[in-house]
Amino acid sequence: MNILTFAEHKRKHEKLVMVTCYDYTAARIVAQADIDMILVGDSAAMVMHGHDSTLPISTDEMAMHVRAVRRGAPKTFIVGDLPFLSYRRSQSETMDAVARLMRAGAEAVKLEGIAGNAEIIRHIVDSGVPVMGHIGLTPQSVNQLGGFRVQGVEADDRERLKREAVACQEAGCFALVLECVPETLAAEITSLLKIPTIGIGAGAETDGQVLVMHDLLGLNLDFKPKFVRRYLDGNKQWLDAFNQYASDVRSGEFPASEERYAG
Ligand SMILES: Nc1nc(=O)c2c([nH]1)NC[C@@H]1CN(c3ccc(C(=O)N[C@@H](CCC(=O)O)C(=O)O)cc3)CN21
Ligand SMILES: CC(C)C(=O)C(=O)O
Ligand SMILES: [Mg+2]
Repeated sequence: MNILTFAEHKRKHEKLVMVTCYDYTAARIVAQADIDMILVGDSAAMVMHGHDSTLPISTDEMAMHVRAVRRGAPKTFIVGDLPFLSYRRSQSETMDAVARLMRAGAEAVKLEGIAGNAEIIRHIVDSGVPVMGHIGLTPQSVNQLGGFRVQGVEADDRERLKREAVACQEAGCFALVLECVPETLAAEITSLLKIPTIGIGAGAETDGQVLVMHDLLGLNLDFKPKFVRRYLDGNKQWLDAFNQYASDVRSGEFPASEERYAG
């Protein structure tokens, strides 16, 4: 998979499937699955490090996650999230962050929003690095948005998001994440654009979908926005395994004779 095959998928109306991933062991499993691309998301701040927003993660930490995922999924297309403010200071600091994610093994970077970012997107793309855009609910702006809430409900916001989507395409983005917007708006944007749209909480009409791995595995019982579908009862299955282990140790069932070294 590469940016040309993603565009082809849109033309052929074949859905693109993306999942987030942050570590080597999980990446090895994703690499065996029918998944088109991995996002090493800054949601790592929340699901891997326990913060309540994506703001605290650094470029170095993101690069560390990208390196681990790359080792586990050597052939999968990896998009690395540029963290909070890493692309807002100067061109030189932005390119340093881009370089660190690309050298860590990403094939593309993602950044949030278009306001004030068109020039830097153009520069990154002209430097040979594919950029994935991201509009709608942009979690790095959670404090400005007043919380994680659906975007593009009011008529003027819908119009603004349509203009932003076109601006992302014009700035050179190869694909665009639409997060937490009404399905009708996502459908309009998807037909407006030549580049593929990847939805999360954006309905069924986008060219692809992305979900956070821990959400689809049911590992976090506290987090259940409307758009999450749990494909595994992960919290229960992990918990049962830990409790079975504890009980087997206490009862002497573990280790069994074949789990011991003779000699
Ligand atoms: N684990 C995880 N999964 C994600 O999808 C995710 C993250 N973390 N961190 C970064 C952002 C934050 N996201 C979020 C966080 C909360 C809601 C949420 O609470 N939604 C509510 C209210 C929406 C509304 O009505 O305005 C919901 O019930 O869907 C949505 C997306 C999506 N992203
Ligand atoms: C939710 C997706 C699109 C993301 O940006 C992330 O996981 O960081
Ligand atoms: Mg992100």
